[in-house]
Amino acid sequence: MSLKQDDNAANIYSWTVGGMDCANCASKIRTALERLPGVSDVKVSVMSETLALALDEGKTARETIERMVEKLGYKVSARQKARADAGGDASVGACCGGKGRPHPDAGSPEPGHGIASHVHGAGEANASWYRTGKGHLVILTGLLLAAAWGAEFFLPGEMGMWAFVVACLIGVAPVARRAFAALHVGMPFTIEMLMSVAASGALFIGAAEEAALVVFLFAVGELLEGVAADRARAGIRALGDLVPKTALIEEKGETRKVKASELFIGQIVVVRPGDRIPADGEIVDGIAGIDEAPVTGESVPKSKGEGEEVFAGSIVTDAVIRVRVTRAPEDNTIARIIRLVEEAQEARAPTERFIDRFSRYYMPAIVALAALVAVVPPLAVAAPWDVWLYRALALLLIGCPCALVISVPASIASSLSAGARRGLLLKGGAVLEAAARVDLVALDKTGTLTVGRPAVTDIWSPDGEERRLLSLAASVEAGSNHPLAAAILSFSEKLGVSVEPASDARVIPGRGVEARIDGQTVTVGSPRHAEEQGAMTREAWQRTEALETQGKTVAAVFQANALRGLIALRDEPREDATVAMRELAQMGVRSVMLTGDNARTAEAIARSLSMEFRAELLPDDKVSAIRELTANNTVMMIGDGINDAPALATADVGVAMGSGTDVALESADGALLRNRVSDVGGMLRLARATMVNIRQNITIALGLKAVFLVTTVLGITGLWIAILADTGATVLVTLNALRLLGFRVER
Ligand SMILES: Nc1ncnc2c1ncn2[C@@H]1O[C@H](COP(=O)(O)OP(=O)(O)OP(=O)(O)O)[C@@H](O)[C@H]1O
Ligand SMILES: [Zn+2]
Repeated sequence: MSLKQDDNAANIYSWTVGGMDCANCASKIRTALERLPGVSDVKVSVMSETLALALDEGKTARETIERMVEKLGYKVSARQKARADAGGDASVGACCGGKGRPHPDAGSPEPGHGIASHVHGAGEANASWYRTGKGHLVILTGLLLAAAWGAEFFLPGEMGMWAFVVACLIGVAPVARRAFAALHVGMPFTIEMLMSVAASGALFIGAAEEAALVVFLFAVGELLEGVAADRARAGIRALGDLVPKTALIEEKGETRKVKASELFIGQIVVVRPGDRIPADGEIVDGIAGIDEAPVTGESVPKSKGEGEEVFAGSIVTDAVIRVRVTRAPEDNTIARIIRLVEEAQEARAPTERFIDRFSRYYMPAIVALAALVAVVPPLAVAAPWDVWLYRALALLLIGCPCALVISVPASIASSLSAGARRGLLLKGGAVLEAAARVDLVALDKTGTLTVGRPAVTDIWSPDGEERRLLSLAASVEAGSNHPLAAAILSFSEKLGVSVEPASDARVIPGRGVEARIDGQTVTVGSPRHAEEQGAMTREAWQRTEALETQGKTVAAVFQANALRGLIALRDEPREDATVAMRELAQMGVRSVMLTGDNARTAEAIARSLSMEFRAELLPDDKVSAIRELTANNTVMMIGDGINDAPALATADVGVAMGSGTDVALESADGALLRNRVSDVGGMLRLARATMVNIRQNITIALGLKAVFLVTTVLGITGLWIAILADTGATVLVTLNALRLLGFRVER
């Protein structure tokens, strides 16, 4: 990643930029700014309409940056204060560099900027088309063209022709100004330049009417591109609109309306039925159905009551609740999701980088071709100059790579926001591309394939003292937060077994726990561990095997090398696990269960789900298992993101599963927020659909260009068809990408 923090004088600044509608515009701005002294790490995002860069103000002033962007034809306004930490943003992205790092924005001094600036600072996104600069140009060139047609009709002879010349010159002036601004910063090949040359060339050979028409169509095309780009952005912006702008707080028995962006931790807000919750918090009063679809994509309302966690943006369906705010507006779950999606859109996909490189040669190549077309036939075979000059000018208009350049980012942006709205988060184009190639999914057992809440099913003590056994086990497990520990504790509580105080509790990773009770060390752990400590008997093994074959996990309780008994627990597979694994199989994807549990238990569960398994893995073994699997497959690993962080990082795509604060969103390449295994298939289908969409887009863009390249050289189509083909392709590509917004997770 490019940005190093060796340049201490540089601060990160960012702006909102209006009027960009294709990646071509973005690269124009990037190229221009990168040439300025003291400027580095320029990031321009068409989708979020932002510009960010590291700037040493001793070398270049902020105003210079703004003036430069305006000269190129875009609107610019400062977005947020300088941030001293320049390192973080560079880590966002696809590659492993950024994993596990907290986002530097957490604790930003500006409340709610993440959401607010996108909803309100949206350039011209919400303005009506005729009020934008592009709208003005369309109206102006349209009126001029109509006037010229009128003039041609009523005025005698040559004068009608001159009306078109005037219309064309006035219409092309603003375009030419942008072309020269770009030329000035060393970019001769821009669509504006091609346009200006083509229009003035057409005037030169006497095709004034067509020149005026081309200028008008160019303006219309730019407008349409802008509208299409706004539609693509709306998908992401809609997420931000899910958090209400105001909140009701209670003070001295009275309710008062305040801005949701100004809520602070500890405040109590009142939420009435039908309203959206304004902040992440904890219910302190009331029970209500909560529809969390806006945040997690899960549309079945959950009943939640006192002490339970709720997310900003969720809808309270049926009763009044009071919620204590537990997170500041700028780091609530939905704000984090939006931030992730935005950052994801800036992480460039490999295909996108390839297209960028390609289009860098494409435009000059077409210009060279146009030059040849203009000169070679007349010189070689004495063909008429005006015919070939005309064809060359039309060719110039085909040299605009707009549609091609936007083909990949438009699909990716649509796909990422479609996913985010359904609880499928993916952090960028590179992740999407990798996810589309996945042919093996590795899943953690506990909590991912199973419910994660094991329950005690059998107890055996060789001397018949079951209650004593349970009491010992519970005392030791009090020092562990393993799911098995929770199960043993709640079971003994249910039976009213006394729990003795234990000391020096110690977790033995992947094996069990031990603690001192009455001066003696007692261990609860896997039978294998008990065996290694010399505490297993023949009879205990026979019982263990029988229980494990039923898919139960056995915990052995022993003191020194004397076995005190066995406790069997069973963790049920999730309801949707069978369906989920079947869907993966149908998609031609292998599924492998990874577990620290013993092989017999693992086999019993894996068989019921018809999947492969690898068992008795210590925490490090999971990482090596993934590494082994990645040798021959593209592997997606699904885990909870907290215990499995290293394995997630090792897989080609690491996806955390869970909802809200219990998912480590930041540590994985993606997340399944609905907390359903069946969404794994949905995520893979979304990724595959995106790649298909990208391929369609590239085909549309290149295909149309190829067709009109040929028809132009052959003289079948002329200037105005060429410009129509260009903008038409851009609009088609964008519309095609927008189809992804309607993606369906359920089949
Ligand atoms: N607190 C505990 N009490 C009893 N047994 C334990 C405890 N912690 C670990 N074990 C034993 O060690 C084995 C491996 O534990 P580990 O935590 O690595 O895997 P797991 O979380 O149970 O399963 P998975 O890898 O599928 O999530 C468990 O199956 C269990 O037999
Ligand atoms: Zn463009």
